[in-house]
Amino acid sequence: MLCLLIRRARPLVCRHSLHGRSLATLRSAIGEYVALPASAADGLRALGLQEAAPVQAAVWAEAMGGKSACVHAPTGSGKTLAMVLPVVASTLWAGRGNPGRVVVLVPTRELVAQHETLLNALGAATAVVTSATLGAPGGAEALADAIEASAVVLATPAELCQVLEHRPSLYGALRCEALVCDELDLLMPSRKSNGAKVTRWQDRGDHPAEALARLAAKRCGSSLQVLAGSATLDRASKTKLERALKGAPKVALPLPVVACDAGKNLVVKTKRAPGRPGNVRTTIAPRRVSHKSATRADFIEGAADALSALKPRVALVFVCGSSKLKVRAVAEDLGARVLNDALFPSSARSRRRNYATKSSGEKKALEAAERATDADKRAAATRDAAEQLRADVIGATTDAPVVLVASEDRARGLDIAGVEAVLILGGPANADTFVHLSGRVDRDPLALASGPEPSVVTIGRKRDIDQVRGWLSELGSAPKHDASLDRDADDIEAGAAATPERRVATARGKLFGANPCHLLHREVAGNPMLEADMAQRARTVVTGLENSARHGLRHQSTLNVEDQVKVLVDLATDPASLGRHWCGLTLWV
Ligand SMILES: Nc1ncnc2c1ncn2[C@@H]1O[C@H](COP(=O)(O)OP(=O)(O)OP(=O)(O)O)[C@@H](O)[C@H]1O
Repeated sequence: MLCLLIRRARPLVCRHSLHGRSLATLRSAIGEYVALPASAADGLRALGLQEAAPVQAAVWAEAMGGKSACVHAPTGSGKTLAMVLPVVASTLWAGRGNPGRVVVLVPTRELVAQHETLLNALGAATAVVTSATLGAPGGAEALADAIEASAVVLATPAELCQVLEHRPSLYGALRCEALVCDELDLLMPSRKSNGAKVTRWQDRGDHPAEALARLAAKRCGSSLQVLAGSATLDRASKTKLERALKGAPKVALPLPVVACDAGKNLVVKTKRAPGRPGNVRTTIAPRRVSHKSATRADFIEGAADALSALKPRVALVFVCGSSKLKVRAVAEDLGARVLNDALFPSSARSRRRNYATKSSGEKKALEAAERATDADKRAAATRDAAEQLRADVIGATTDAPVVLVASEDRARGLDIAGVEAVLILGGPANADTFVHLSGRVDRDPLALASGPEPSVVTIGRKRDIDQVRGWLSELGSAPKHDASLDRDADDIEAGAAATPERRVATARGKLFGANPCHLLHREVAGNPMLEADMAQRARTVVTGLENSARHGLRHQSTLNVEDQVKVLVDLATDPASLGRHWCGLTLWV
């Protein structure tokens, strides 16, 4: 608590001022910036939101009067509240609470859940449109009714397009006055859509979010307020949004950008989305995070080592596509849980995929159980599981940690409090993905530089690590070297190069009939990259079991050619040695 008070008391270091106010005073009650109804203030307080984070104060100063803007700030800086509060204030609290006044578009179900919590706290009646609600009893019909009766529509774009197609009269009913696009670069990516054409509003190659923005611009009332944001905002997405908004009343184009830097203390207003230094186009991964790397051929072994070295209470393990690993297999090997199972009901497709691995008896039983459970019950079970996850995370200790495994595309917007370490297995798809993966830690926008440094560890092949290092140096932060984790190929080569005499001695020994077991012993003992227990295990393998040929010859320093061949064959075909090779641990041979 004391630590919390000290943290909160730290003044902001500022370089700019905002509307004549020093940024040092920005950290004050939310109600100072926004006139909150009492129930909304209570709702926010219940969520632990009382003071304005820098990005929130900056956005509210810009957008409270109904102006549009793009928000560009690091992950975990509080963009969600920054964008939602002004639109609710300028529409619903201003007394214009007609149905469909506010449309909030987000790309993932996880973000839907976060926005829903926030909107509920603010007391805004919300219709939620996602693949889960679309698949629930009543489907599109029930959702169309809910949209007509609610002031706010919170949706994933493709699903909202489907509901609009189902009931075309909604095109008229949706006279939206405010549009929020969270994670704009994912909603309107720079590449063209190759998905199905889902609405008649959607031109070929448009993404559903573009179609909906165009619809909002055409069908809005006398004014429209647009707030869009991302930690990895880029020009192409911003331009797409602006093109869709052309002609919308009271939307000044180009949209101004309210940006907040990685130190979370610099607030600036610019005209354009940031450029791209190299292939990195972001505001950046939080600065407090300590980045580490480990070059390991066996990702699971690397992850287990990292977990035992860091001892986090709560850890997220992200499996990248390049690792070719399956999320479920990784979770099983690490004794961890699959994140998706804990948060969302799995889709019918993924359930069928999971059944495919079972025996036919088990498969039939599971399918029968699924038929007997309706969608409502499944949703209730998922809510319970999410509650349970929250409780487990709160109760986690270093001895009983919570480790969750997910694929790299699940990182966007994921907000789990108290994550102390993120492990990335394999090379992330691109710099943006890396930023979002590492942004799952350090997610308290008011804790500027306090508390222990959270860790992000990338475990991959040399080329993956090199790429991550390149991104980090472009982002202005170098990965910290941690000798306990780093098994970098450079170091291995350097270690080997440092002992040329040993190499020559080994070659000479081979030529002059030295016992291969002894030579291997020496290699293991002289390898600086092997930890003590690993070296011990390796030595046991070298000596062999009692019934092996090499065990009987282990005391002879030189052998005749016949015995030499016998020992070499014995070593090469030893199951333990083969197993080690299979796992990729070839460091010592
Ligand atoms: N003013 C505040 N005071 C305390 N906590 C806050 C405040 N604003 C946001 N938070 C908390 O900070 C965390 C991160 O906020 P949020 O999800 O809005 O970040 P974000 O910038 O949208 O991140 P991302 O880019 O990863 O989606 C959340 O748990 C949220 O509840």
